Amino acid sequence: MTAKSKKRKRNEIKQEDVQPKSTSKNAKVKKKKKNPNSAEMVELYKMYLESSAEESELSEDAEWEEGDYEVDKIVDDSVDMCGNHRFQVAWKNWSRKSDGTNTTWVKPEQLTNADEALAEWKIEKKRRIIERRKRYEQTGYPLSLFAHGCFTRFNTTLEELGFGEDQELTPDMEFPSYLDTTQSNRINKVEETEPAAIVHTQIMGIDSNYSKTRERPSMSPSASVRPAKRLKIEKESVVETDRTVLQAAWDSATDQVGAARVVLVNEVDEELIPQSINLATFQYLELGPYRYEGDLSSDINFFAGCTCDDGCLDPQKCPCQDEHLIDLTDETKPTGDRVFAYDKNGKYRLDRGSVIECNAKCQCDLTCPNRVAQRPRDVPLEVFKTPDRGWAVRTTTFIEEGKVLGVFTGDLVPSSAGKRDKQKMKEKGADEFLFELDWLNQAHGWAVDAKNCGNWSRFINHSCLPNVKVYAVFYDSVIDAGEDCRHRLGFVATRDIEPRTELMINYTPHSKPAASGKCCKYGNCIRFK
Ligand SMILES: C[S@@+](CC[C@H](N)C(=O)[O-])C[C@H]1O[C@@H](n2cnc3c(N)ncnc32)[C@H](O)[C@@H]1O
Repeated sequence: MTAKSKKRKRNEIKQEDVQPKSTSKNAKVKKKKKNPNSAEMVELYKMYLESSAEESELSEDAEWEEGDYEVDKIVDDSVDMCGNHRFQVAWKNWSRKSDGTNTTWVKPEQLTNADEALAEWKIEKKRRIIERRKRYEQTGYPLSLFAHGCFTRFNTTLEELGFGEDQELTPDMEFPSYLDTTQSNRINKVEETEPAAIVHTQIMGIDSNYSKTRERPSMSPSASVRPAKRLKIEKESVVETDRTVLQAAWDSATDQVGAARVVLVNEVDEELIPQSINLATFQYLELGPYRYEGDLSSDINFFAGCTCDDGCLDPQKCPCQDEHLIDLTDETKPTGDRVFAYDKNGKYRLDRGSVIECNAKCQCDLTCPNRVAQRPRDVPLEVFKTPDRGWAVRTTTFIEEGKVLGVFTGDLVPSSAGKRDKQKMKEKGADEFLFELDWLNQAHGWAVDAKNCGNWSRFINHSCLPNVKVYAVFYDSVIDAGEDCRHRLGFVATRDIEPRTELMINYTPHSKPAASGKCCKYGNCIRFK
């Protein structure tokens, strides 16, 4: 880290930036006699995050004096349940007189000229994640449970709630109640004697109960900040609504395959569930294979299959890579070298087209680096109501460019170019959830309809400036690469995506934008917002 990058000018991070504004309201959070409602909970939580009680003491101490402040390092980061991202920064040559601590929580925009500190933090964060994984392996829980969602979700949620990542996971620990998908008559007891923050969430659309008591680091510049008053929540029973029923079904379906949770959220109006969903008949299908009424077995002989004894680490030896002959440094010059479609962290190389993943004909297992789209999704998502384009999908965690998010699922039906019932196709909205499988062959025979069966991806809206794209991926459901090709559709992030950002794809990636006005048929396409 250079001195220059570390130097922080007084006008870059001002005292009022790192310190919450003082209001008498913040300082006085009255103990509630009844359970707070959602809106009250949001307010209380915000107050907790921005409590100013101790900050006035800080000002009196005049602990931030005129002068430059240098970032020593970033020691933590966190996204609270309101979606606010903050970094915990350790400062050089500054500490609190009161307790000797030298960190404050700052917003990303306040961290200017801190590229090196940020880069170092990124590496450190990755190191912690790897360490955490090792710890979890030692708990005796199968790694698959961690890798495939359950623990990831647990930690992500802790992070989102601002609890940090220092929770030790032990086999006998109490699981948060939201991992229990029964969704009914939950009892959340909060001991009044517990010393730390208590957050109960039935807020911001998180439609399950989660109560947790534990010591936690301050979210405020003052290390001693604590919620002004603890909340006493004795008992809560969840009223069964269409939403809780649908949520329970989705939870059960995602849990069954070890995928991260998809939460239904509506902060816009009273609609409980998307009107396109028939509660009685809709089937949530996270991974597939595609649903099909008839008998359509796939032909495994379509695949080469591999016998790699090095865990498929060398693309030159893995015959599944036959199709992948490009030079990643210059796409126009195929070298004949084989390269994996994914890097060693499972990130899709965005200059790639379709992908053949290792499969049932191969000797490797799900940990193979060439099996990515077929793994259960580990990114927690929300299906949320928008004011102007129906329901949509957003992430609750940071997503890195190249991250594979999951696959499209639904009913396998004849394509519009195939034998699809022409009359049915004319019905209004008949193609609303339809994805044509025409990647390799325009005279294709199949499409996937997610109207009555599907997953989170059926809610992805269109944008001419998308942050996600679709690629064809082969690992099952294939007869051949011609008319009977029934490949899978993988979703991949085409850039880094911040938490609470809507995920969007371009429905017609190969067509040119309209000359003027709207770029597509969707009036609310974000390109012109
Ligand atoms: C696959 S669905 C997406 C989920 C849908 N919004 C819902 O509420 O179920 C496709 C439909 O969403 C709507 N849609 C998608 N992108 C849109 C956009 N950018 N603006 C407005 N409506 C959009 C259109 O009605 C489209 O037919």
